[in-house]
Amino acid sequence: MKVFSAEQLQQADKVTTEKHNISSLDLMERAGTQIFNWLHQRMQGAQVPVHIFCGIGNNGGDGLVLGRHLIEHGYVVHIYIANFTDKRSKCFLINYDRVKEITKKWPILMTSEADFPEIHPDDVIIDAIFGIGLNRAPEGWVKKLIQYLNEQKAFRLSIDIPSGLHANKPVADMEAVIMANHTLTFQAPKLAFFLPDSGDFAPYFEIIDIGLDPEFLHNTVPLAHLISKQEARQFYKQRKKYSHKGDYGHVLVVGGSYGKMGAAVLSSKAAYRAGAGLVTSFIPKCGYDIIQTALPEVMAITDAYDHLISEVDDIPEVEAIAVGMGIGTNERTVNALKKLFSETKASYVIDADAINCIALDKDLKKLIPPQSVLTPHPGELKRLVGDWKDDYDKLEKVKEFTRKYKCILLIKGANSITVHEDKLYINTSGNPGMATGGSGDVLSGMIAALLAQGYDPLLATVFATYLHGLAGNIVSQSNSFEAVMAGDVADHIGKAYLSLLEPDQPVQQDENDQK
Ligand SMILES: NC(=O)C1=CN([C@@H]2O[C@H](COP(=O)(O)OP(=O)(O)OC[C@H]3O[C@@H](n4cnc5c(N)ncnc54)[C@H](OP(=O)(O)O)[C@@H]3O)[C@@H](O)[C@H]2O)[C@@H](O)CC1
Ligand SMILES: Nc1ncnc2c1ncn2[C@@H]1O[C@H](COP(=O)(O)OP(=O)(O)O)[C@@H](O)[C@H]1O
Ligand SMILES: [K+]
Repeated sequence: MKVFSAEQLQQADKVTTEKHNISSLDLMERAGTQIFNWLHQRMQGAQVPVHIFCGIGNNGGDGLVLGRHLIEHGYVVHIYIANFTDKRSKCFLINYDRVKEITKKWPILMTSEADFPEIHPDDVIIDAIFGIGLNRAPEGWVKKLIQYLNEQKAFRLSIDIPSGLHANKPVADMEAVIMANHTLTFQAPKLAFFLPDSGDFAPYFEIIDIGLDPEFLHNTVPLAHLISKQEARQFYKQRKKYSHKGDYGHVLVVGGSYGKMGAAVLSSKAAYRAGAGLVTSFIPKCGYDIIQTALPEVMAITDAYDHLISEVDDIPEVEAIAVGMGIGTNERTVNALKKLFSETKASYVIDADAINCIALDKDLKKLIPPQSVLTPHPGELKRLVGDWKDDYDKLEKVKEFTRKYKCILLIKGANSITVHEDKLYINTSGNPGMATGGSGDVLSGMIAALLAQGYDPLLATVFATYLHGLAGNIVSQSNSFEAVMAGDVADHIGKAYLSLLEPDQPVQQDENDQK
């Protein structure tokens, strides 16, 4: 699914009205009606007061359309207009009059804090104050209104976007954004929903298709691609009946140091579970018994040193190398990486301490093999590209880094984002249970396994990240978030593949339809 910018969506609105010969008013009617249908289906006529807070732009217009339909269907509706300027949009004004035509209870014009209504915890709040037309931080009593609504226990449903949030720009004032319980967003999700600074304002959202011109949406290069099961499924390459282990590639895991052998174990295990034909671990001497005992399927080669990696030597020819998990940043290890990068051709996944080594040593940075996949967590990323002002600045810095070093970089987190030059792929699987030691090690092994199986680096990163999150979701469903451990995630990669490929459940018919 594509994630468009506010400007692209405004353009899509324009193209749709011109090409399909419908007016903006019709489009607003369509949008407001769909929001009504959503709410009506859930409320089923319940006489719970619905408080609709409208701005004076088109987002407010959507709120007015919703209000009109709710009134016509006998709901208890209170409409408030946050009357912060006289510059009301045309479609807003027409819908304002339409509300007045059907009820004697006209919308309440709010001009100050004194107008804030009392709201019961069981009531419903509709937030239609600002949409994607927000162009500065809300101030004065409008900011106070947002804060007042956030203090209420009532359910907050935002139309299109929580008011105060920009679709694809940094939040101007964190204290002037609606904390939506749910957001019904038009046509496409907004980038702000997936970034750490702003994602909490829109933790749950649904997309309302308002029929914007499909050709325009198809031909427009989006800000980002959202990766859900539907997309991930298409990446999967089926195995051939007469294949053998040589067809699925050989992964070399270069990892571990004294006290951190688990990192190499987890990564190696995940590489096998994700389908690599062969896995060899290159480890310090102290790890030999550990890895051979933990994973009999894995071949082991040891360094000359006991506690750390000093030279990656005598290794077989491999398709993919995952390097860095638990290796530390000793100078000898930095030198080992320099030699490895310059002398051994393979597809690389560069993780954890290998990233820290690169951040420490400029010469090593220059040796990053082209098309490598780097998988930093936020701390490692900061060391690598420097600190950032906000999420958007971070994305720009990472894009620049991938251009300069011709690589792919995965920004790990709640919605991990794969970055390659100007392309962004936002992952949707995974859960907070995965914020646990070693889960990144599992991911590096998975990416390497897909590389070894012939997936190209970008696809391997995007696909492995989705599968990794899906495995984590499967574990957490039977285990709670708290109890998820990285080893469990590796053990459920198989279930993730099965879940990915199983047909979607047919939509349950409504009980009434079956009678
Ligand atoms: N176009 C279509 O066909 C469809 C559009 N749809 C809907 O339209 C929404 C976008 O509508 P929109 O462009 O009118 O902008 P919106 O978000 O309502 O607010 C802008 C108004 O607020 C003002 N303003 C801005 N920031 C401010 C601030 N901090 N503090 C105070 N004022 C501020 C700004 O005024 P100004 O900057 O001129 O002072 C302007 O008047 C979109 O999200 C979706 O819900 C759907 O109906 C589908 C069909
Ligand atoms: N809140 C979260 N929601 C979803 N996934 C998460 C969350 N926190 C962490 N993860 C995932 O868990 C993994 C953690 O990686 P990392 O921090 O490198 O772990 P480690 O270094 O312990 O192996 C990443 O893939 C990340 O995307
Ligand atoms: K809104």
